[in-house]
Amino acid sequence: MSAPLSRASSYSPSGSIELTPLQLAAHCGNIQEVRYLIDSGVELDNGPDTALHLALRKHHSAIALLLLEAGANFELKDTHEDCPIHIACTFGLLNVVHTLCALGCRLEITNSRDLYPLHLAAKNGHTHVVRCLCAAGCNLDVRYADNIRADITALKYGHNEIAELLDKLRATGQRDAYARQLVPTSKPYVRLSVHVLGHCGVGKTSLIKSLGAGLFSSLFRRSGSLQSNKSRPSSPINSQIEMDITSRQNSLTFESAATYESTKGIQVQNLDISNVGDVVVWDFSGQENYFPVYHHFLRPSPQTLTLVVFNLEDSPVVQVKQVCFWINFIMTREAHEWSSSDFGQIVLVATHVDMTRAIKNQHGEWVCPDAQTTLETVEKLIPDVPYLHPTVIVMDSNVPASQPFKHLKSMLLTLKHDNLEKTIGVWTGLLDSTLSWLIQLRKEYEQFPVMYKKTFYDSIRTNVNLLASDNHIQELLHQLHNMGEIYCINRLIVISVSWLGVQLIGEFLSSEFLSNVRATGVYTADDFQACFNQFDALGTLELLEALELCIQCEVDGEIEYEFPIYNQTETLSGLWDSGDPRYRTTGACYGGVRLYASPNCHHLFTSVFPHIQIELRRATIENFSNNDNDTDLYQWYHGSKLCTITLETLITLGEDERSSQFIEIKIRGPRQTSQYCFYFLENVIDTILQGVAHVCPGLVTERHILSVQQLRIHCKDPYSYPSDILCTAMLESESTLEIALQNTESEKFESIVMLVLFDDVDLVNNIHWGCALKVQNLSIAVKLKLARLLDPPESHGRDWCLLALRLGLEPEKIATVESHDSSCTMRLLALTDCTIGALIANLQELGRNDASEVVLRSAPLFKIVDHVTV
Ligand SMILES: Nc1nc2c(ncn2[C@@H]2O[C@H](COP(=O)(O)OP(=O)(O)OP(=O)(O)O)[C@@H](O)[C@H]2O)c(=O)[nH]1
Repeated sequence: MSAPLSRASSYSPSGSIELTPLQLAAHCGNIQEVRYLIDSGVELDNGPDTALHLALRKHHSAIALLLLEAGANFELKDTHEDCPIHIACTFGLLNVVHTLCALGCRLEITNSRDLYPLHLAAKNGHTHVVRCLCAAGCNLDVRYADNIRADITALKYGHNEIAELLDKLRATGQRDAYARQLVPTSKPYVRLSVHVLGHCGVGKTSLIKSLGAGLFSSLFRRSGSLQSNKSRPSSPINSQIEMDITSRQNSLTFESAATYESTKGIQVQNLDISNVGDVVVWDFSGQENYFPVYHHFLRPSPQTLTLVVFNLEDSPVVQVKQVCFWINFIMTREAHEWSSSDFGQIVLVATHVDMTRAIKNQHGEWVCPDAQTTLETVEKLIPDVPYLHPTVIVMDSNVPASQPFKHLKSMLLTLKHDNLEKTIGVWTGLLDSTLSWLIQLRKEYEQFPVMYKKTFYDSIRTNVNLLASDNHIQELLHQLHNMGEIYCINRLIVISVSWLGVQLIGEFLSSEFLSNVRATGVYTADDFQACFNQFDALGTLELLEALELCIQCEVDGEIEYEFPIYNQTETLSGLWDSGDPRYRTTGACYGGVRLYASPNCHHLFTSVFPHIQIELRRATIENFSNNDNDTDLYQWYHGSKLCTITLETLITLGEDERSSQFIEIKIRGPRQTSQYCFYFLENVIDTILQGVAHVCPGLVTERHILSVQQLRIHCKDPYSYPSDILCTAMLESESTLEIALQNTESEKFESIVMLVLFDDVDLVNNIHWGCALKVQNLSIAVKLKLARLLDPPESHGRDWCLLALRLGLEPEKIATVESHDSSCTMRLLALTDCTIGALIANLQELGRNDASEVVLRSAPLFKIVDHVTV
């Protein structure tokens, strides 16, 4: 804070009147000074040109708002006979006009030239201000000197849009109704969502049908279910033996059985559930080809109940693996900012109980300890799932009126009540009218229900409310998006979410579609139109691009669209030729890493890899080719190769002997390219991690280092040094540079300089080793994971609080960390000054090996000090 100006240092804009420090600070736009003076209790309204007038004349809106909030008088006239409203309308300072109107400022008041605020805004072409004045109830017919109304003034100065607006308001006589529509009401706005996820054929669609069935239709559903079942309950022993030989035993196959109609894409429907009301239900197909778009729809919300469905006919191992997959899938797709109030509950639902030997108790509930065992095993494997419901709902999904469905409905009712109060004051008449108008609009846009945001804004004003400001419409879009009525993405608005889920995603990612696309996955707009002539190619391509399913690239002056998701080109032989003379010489540089997901997080990279390929393409267009280096990118199914004149980088999706997926990045360059290789590899890894974070912001990744010796001799499956081994070695060693690790396959040792720095000791000056970095350098996903582990109170107190004490935080600071609505661990990690190494040591001493493991595995190995782009 700068020192307050003394009264002696006065200044006068007109040269005649001496200004007070507040007037001076307001005139000069010094907001800190203004705040300081207001807090010191200075007189606000010294005039005649008050601080408010002076700030407005210089367009310092933020200062004007500060003064208004502090209680400055807004009805005073200045030396030019202008009130603050006149100045704000002249300059189009919308926020100030809005605040003045909200404060009840007089609008029927003229300035020295007999102009009203409405005339001033009209004359200067400030349409938004005119709307605001009209919404605040100003008189549309006020006339100035020569009997001239504001619409005539607008015409005179060429602002036809304003003239038209004023004309329409007058002609329709709807002005007051429009204005009332913009005022928030006390009607609560709760539109619950249910997300239903699970493998193919587990019973998601059946469950949704039963949830929405009335009493009458439920009779038909039950008989339907009996017909659809091929077999009846078998003994547990039989079923175990049977299951051991079924294909479903391989837990993570995502194929659907041909005996029922599998959901295409994402079915979104509105159900009116008795006692609960409107619920938007999202049926996410269990077919794997659709997974790459699910992250767009799985953001956490307190109004969402997520059901993870599994089939009790599957073996316990399969059940656990499937449930773990889905829970990880959901959790890794959570948004960056974490707040406990963002989440609804996750509930496990076990179906096909009628096909087991389970029985019902006297309340009509199925007694099925196996289902609970699955939940307990999952809780052990993933101990940090926020809001996982402690019991499993066990059901025959085809029997609607049964106890499990009553249970589910009562959960929805509780969720609704939990949310009711939070939403008071959000619902508006504008929302009501827009909902009715949307029904009409969807009919008009039946073929392709997608609009540009700009068109939507204009249409809202033309068809719903002439007075809606940009802020009103922005808020409206947010509400409609959250309600599942529309879907906003980039500059597009999809006005039918069910069309988006079924017709677009369900069609363009379906197996039938994928079997007919071009193997290269590359189309021009004309090719695309010719192949899929039922769609408007340009509109569809723009939407698919917004969904990050394709990227535009220019090839020889022609625009092409690359769809990594369609690319079915096989890996070519010779991509990593061991005979290439450039990389055979002594001193040629080799290096590489494998990125793994955290343990128990299987099979998540398949749906992420096409997004990584899009990111690699984008980087090739924008970054990699910047420094006179032509960079070529070749992409095929689950692989990419990036080549500069000298370097080669191979990026592939693979799976190790433990069935854990990894993304492998190998790089090689001729001798004396160590620095180039080092920086290029880091750039590529950054790009890949950006692609991962785009889809899975909550995914914790581990960086394992490939054996350089084995890369050099083109060993088919080189050993990779696990990240926790590298980190432990760094923690235990006195000098990081002297670390040498043993390759457990070849039994040879490799130095850290060789593994990480391409054997170039000079590079040490350009990095800081990981354990010495401050904890703030941990990735957001790692911090989130730690928060989930350490936030819940622990029986021996070995949680964030004890950690804070161990890290030397003073009790007063600890008190500031404590909070009920956001994560204490996150705040502790932001406050503490400790290093990653110290954090690991303290967690270990605290006996929290679960948390220390997370850091050991996923802490950065090093950070580049002076990042030189190559
Ligand atoms: N006996 C019995 N059959 C069920 C149950 N739930 C679903 N089914 C049957 O299992 C088959 C598949 O059910 P769906 O509900 O379509 O499966 P889904 O999970 O939506 O599958 P995808 O759409 O492929 O993701 C259908 O024939 C259902 O009738 C259940 O609880 N008991």
